[in-house]
Amino acid sequence: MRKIVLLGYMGCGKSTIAQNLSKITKIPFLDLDECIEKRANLSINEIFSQHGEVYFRKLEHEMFVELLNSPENVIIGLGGGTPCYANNHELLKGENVASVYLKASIDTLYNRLVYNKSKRPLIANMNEEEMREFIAKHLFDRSFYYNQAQHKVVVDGKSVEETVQDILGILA
Ligand SMILES: Nc1ncnc2c1ncn2[C@@H]1O[C@H](COP(=O)(O)OP(=O)(O)OP(=O)(O)O)[C@@H](O)[C@H]1O
Ligand SMILES: O=C(O)C1=C[C@@H](O)[C@@H](O)[C@H](O)C1
Ligand SMILES: [Mg+2]
Repeated sequence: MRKIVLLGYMGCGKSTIAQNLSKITKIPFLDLDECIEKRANLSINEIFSQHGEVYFRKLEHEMFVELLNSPENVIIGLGGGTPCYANNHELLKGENVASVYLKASIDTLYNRLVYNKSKRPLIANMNEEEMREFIAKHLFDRSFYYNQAQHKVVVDGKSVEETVQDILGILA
């Protein structure tokens, strides 16, 4: 069964876009971060603080494989780091997978994340200047993995609806 996988940096809009795409296509949406939280019965912040990032990455990989192997058609919104660990980027190329990188610029990401960082443990304790520099370097490091996606949609300056239409065009 077909899996539509949305990926990209924190704040690029994976969860927001996937929800809207799901409404239009009637294909159910699963957010990988939410699935992990339910399975662990802990928030992402709690998993990081109580068990550490390595443990989180292990859960993340296991849950991603489980969702890809499920028998239903589903839209999967990945976590920001999912493609960058445990060879998860190889899973973006699977036969029944349509993977879409939501590509956002540093400015777009910074503007979206600056007032919205508390639930994102990697940036929660940074000031504004540290955050901009972190995003720039981190995005550079991660781009190799994001670019393994089968498709790419630039989201800068686009409304949620416009990005959803771009994805529908790719999937048609
Ligand atoms: N055009 C847009 N497209 C998508 N999101 C937008 C747009 N404009 C503003 N936003 C806002 O940007 C934020 C995007 O966050 P969202 O949680 O969807 O990103 P994410 O990629 O799932 O992040 P994370 O990896 O941390 O889960 C939301 O608060 C959303 O309302
Ligand atoms: O970019 C990342 O590494 C992360 C993004 C979030 O979606 C969560 O998966 C977690 O906060 C880690
Ligand atoms: Mg999300």
